[in-house]
Amino acid sequence: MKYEKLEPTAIDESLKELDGWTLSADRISISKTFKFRNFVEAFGFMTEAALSAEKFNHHPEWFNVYSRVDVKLTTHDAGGLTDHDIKLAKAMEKAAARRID
Ligand SMILES: C[C@H](O)[C@H](O)[C@H]1CNC2=NC(N)=NC(=O)C2=N1
Repeated sequence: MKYEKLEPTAIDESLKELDGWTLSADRISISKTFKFRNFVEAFGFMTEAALSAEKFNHHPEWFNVYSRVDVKLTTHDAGGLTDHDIKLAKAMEKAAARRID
């Protein structure tokens, strides 16, 4: 996939395919907080998501405290949102769905 920024309408369309992500005011990133039963479940999610990130060569900005993982996705090389962010968001949702949010 190319590193071209998504058009505003494409961003809105893509967000409809995602669950629970918030678009930043400047529209260059999307964020979501994932909540798990405990630290081990949160870290298992991060491990699975990290493998997807490596496979996609597209990496999250994230913060973890105990059972919570705050995630922010943007494409640094494009200075905004691209298909890579949507793809990684979907992979993260799948990884989270395997564990209780
Ligand atoms: C050199 C390496 O391929 C690039 O830095 C990749 C790595 N992962 C990345 N992740 C994200 N989120 N944005 C990028 O632009 C990006 N670029």
